[in-house]
This record gives sequence, C-alpha cells and structure tokens, in this order.
Amino acid sequence: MRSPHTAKVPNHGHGVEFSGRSLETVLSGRPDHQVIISESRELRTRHTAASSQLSSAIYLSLQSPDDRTRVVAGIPMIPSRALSIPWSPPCKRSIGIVVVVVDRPVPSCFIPHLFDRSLYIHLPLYLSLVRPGQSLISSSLLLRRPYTEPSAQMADCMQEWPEPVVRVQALAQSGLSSIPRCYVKPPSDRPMAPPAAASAAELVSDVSIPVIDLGELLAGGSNVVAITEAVAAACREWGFFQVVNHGVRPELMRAAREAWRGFFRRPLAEKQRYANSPRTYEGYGSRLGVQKGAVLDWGDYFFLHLAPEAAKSPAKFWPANPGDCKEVSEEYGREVVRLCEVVMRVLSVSLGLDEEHLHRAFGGAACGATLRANYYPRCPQPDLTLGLSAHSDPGVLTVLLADEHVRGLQVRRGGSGQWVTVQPVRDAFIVNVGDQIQLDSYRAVHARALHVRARTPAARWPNGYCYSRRPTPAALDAMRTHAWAYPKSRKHVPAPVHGQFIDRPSAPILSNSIYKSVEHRVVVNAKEERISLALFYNPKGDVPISPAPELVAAADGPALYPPMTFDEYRLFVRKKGAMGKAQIEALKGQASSPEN
Ligand SMILES: O=C(O)CCC(=O)C(=O)O
Ligand SMILES: [Fe+2]
Repeated sequence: MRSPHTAKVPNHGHGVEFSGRSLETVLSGRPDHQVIISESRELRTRHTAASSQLSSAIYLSLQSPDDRTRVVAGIPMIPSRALSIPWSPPCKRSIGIVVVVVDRPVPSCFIPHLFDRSLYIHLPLYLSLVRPGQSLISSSLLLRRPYTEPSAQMADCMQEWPEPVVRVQALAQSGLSSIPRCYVKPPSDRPMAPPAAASAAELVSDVSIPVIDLGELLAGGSNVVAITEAVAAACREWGFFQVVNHGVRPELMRAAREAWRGFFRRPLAEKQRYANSPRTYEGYGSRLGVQKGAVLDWGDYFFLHLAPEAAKSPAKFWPANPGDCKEVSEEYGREVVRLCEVVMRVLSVSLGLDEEHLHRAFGGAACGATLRANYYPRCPQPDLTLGLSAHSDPGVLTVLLADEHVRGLQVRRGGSGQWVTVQPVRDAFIVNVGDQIQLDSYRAVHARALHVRARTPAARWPNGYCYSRRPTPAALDAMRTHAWAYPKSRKHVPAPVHGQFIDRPSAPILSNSIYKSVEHRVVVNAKEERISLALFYNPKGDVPISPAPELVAAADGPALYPPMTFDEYRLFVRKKGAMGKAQIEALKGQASSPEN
C-alpha cells in the first residue's frame, strides 16, 4: 500500500496533467487519504473504439490507509445525457473527489445529474471540470465547495425561463398576421400540409392508428386474448392506439376537457397568477425546455402532478376558476390512472409476464401521474410552426384526451418517417408508449444478451465484458450506453433495489424492437383553437429501474446497467424541451451532444 500523501498520477492520455503537488493540495484536508487518479485501460479502449460522441473519461480511486474506504469511480462523459455513477457502498463513509474531464463545455447545472443522489447525501463531494490540456488543480478549477445540495444546484439553472415568457394565446388574440420569428421552425420541421388545408376527403383517407375496444376485457369476457394481441400489435406497429369502452365515463371526460377550456378562457391576468417556472413546471406555461434562443412552439399549457398523493401539486397551483377544475381533474386523473393500470396488465400479459409485473416494476401504487392541459391557439401561419414539436413522451404511458372537433396530433409512422394525422374517435382515448417502456426493454434485452453471450469465450470489450468477437450493432449500442466503469469484482455489483424490471433471468423479456416510444407532434391551424389533456403515467420517481442483479451476476462479469431513476431522466428532458427522440437516442450514445 502506498503511503498517504502520495499519488500515482499518470497523464491520462488526453493532455490533462495532474501534478503531485496539486493533488497534495487537494488532499491537505484529508491527510489520511490518498488519491490515485489513473487512466483505465477499459476506458481508453472504449474511447478509441467508440464514436467521437464519447468524450474523455477518468478513473479515480480514493483510498484510506486501512484500505477499507475505497472508492472507485469511472466516469464516461457524454455531456448530453444524465448518468448515475455506480458507486460502491463503502464509499458512503469516505470522502469523494470526483474529477470529470470534458472535452466540451458542460454547464455546471448539469453536474448534479451525473451522480447518484446518494452521493449528495453521503459525501462531501468535490468536483472539478477540466478541459484537456488544462492542469487540474493549479488552475483552481477544483470547486472547493461540497456538492451537498443537488436541488439547489438544479435550481440555479432551472429557476427562471431564459427569456421573458410570452403567452401564445395573447399573441394570437392580438390579431397579428404573421408569427414572430422565434416560432418559425426550420423548413425540415415544418408541417408539410397544415390540417386546415386538408380536405374532408384527405381526412377520411388518412391511415390511422388502431382503435381497440376494451369492453370485453373489462367485463371479463371471452375475447381477452384477442384484445391483448390487438394491444400488443398496436404497440409493436405504431406505439399508439385509441381505446374505446375503456371504463372512463364520457361525461367525466367531457367535464375535464371543458374545465380546462374554461381555464384558458379566463382573463390573461388571472392565468398569469399560475405562471410556472422550469423548476417544477407546475402551473401555466408557454414553453418546454430552458434553452436560450430555442425555437418555440405555438401553444400554452397547464401542468400538474396528480399522483402519488405525496407528489400531488399543492392547492396554490390549481386554478380557482372554473370552480370545479380541481375536483373534476382529480377524479379524471384517478379514472385514467386506473385505465393505465389495465393497459399495463395487458402489456405484461402480452409479454408472457405475470399481469402485475410491469406495474410492480415501475413502482406499484407509488407510480406517478401528471396532467398537461395543452392549449393551441389559432395561428396565422400554421405552415411555419408547430403546436408541439416532435417528441416522445418520457414516462411509461400517455393517455390523451384529444379535442373532439379539431385534429392536430400527428404520429411518425415506423421507418417511413411519414407523419400520420390521428383522427380521434368520439369518447376514445389515444394511448401511447413512453420512453420508459423502451428504455427498460432496452436494458432488459441487453442484459439477456449479456447473459447468453458471456458464455462465449470472446474478445474483450470495454469494461471487461465478454462479447462474441463481433458484437451486434445492438450490443454495441448497449456498450456505448452503459459502459460503466464498474469495478470488476462481483462484490461491487449494486445491491438489489426495489422495482427491478426483470425478476428472474428466465423471465420472458421485452425486446428493444417490440415496444418503442414513438415520435409525435402537433400541428396547428388558422381557423380553430385546439385543446387536449395528456395524462402521463410515470414510474415512481426515485426507483432505479435496471435489470435484476441476478441477471447481471449470471453474466459472470461486472454490472452493465447503471440504475437511472425517472426523476433523473425527466429532469434531463425538461431542460431540453421537445427534441424528437434525441433524448432517448442520447442515452444510447447515438445522438449528437447538445447541451443538457
Ligand atoms: O395535443 C396533443 O394532441 C398531443 C400532446 C402531447 O403529445 C403531449 O402533451 O405530450
Ligand atoms: Fe406527447
């Protein structure tokens, strides 16, 4: 064992110098610890092998003289994604110094998302952002304050909108004949044919998402297998479907829609009382994402947390007018959540799992639900903008109550990239699969792949995983996504956590190619305003969702998949705003790396 105060600090290969003197400065408050910063072979290999989207990473270990409080962290940096660092339990009693080497600027507000929340609780964590070529300590880049307050860190950059908020409704009502530049989409993102221009004939001939009658399923009829297969097929082929006879009373649906229509008809000054901030998004909003200079959408919204009880938006966020808005929305929320649970059961069964499997995996009774009432005013130039840019929904499922008169939702159809306008059926809900289903299926399927492949003696791939000599493209994606520098020893495989997606290695698993969240967007029109209510059914916010430890252990290698909580993912999405499927793609290590 090395003596305290010494540090073995090789140049890590990207031009970053760590001088021994500087490290002693770092350690001056902790003479009983030593820092070893070393380049990991795996990371270097990975850096070479993977795409240029991966930036630098560093391996850091911190040891106490008795060798008991050893911390090892490898940090692959992809600035555009939220990461959790696998952190072995003993570190919770030790000091942490984490060095993040980046080769592009990363806003400091991003840093909290890099780390497992437990770090803030247990560690006085010091961070440094270093660009290649810069010296670590002498340039005083080390942040000397402990990172103990992630929420405050977050608040720094999520406190206010980056530009003064303009209500789209107010703009529309001002009678302008052309839309301000900040709403004009680049040509590639514009709707080709605004729905206002579409003739009735075109509407009828639209290919449409499947419509599924849940009546018999809810009544326990004999047609359950066929209904289950219809839902599964719709999820496979479209990621979207409509449901009728879904068990939610049509009167309640109409009351909820009218309550929110009523809210948006209130005077602007009254609505402004509920103006939201990017911190929680609760309240009256007019943009998604905090990117300064972003092209905005032609729509306003009202966002609320409905469930679980503990996360419910406090009374101050609820509109006082219309007087029944809160009561109706709450009842509506409860009913739609029940419907989500039914769909989850159907999806579980369609995968050969026990019917409560998905519900349990996403947090059971503690699953979350949020409501966004979307309001799209009339638009003088609907061909230049969108009511809601292309995006996929971050949660598990979305249940949308669309406007009964005005179309606007478009769904991206499979490989063709064609946008298909949804024709809402009366009293139906539009249901779509969210990113969590895709993410979990993604992790699950690759855990399975690992399980199988680990038995093949093979080339060593970054992080020490054994794959067959030619990893499949999907396996490569998985490695880029989840190539965590877990310590190699089994004992560092994270402890089991509640909410595992797969509960046994032999369980049938979701497949990446089966259920995918699908991109959708909203087009606006010159003649009519449009309203929709989107209920997002989400996993419990803090449950790390990852494959079962048994599965990882069975692979005879280190854990491949870091847990990521929904809260972490959602924050990431909230900061970016709608950006097609780039968020989820970023998690696969495939996207370009925009600021988070
Ligand atoms: O308004 C719509 O039709 C779709 C809304 C939507 O996609 C959303 O709120 O995420
Ligand atoms: Fe959506």
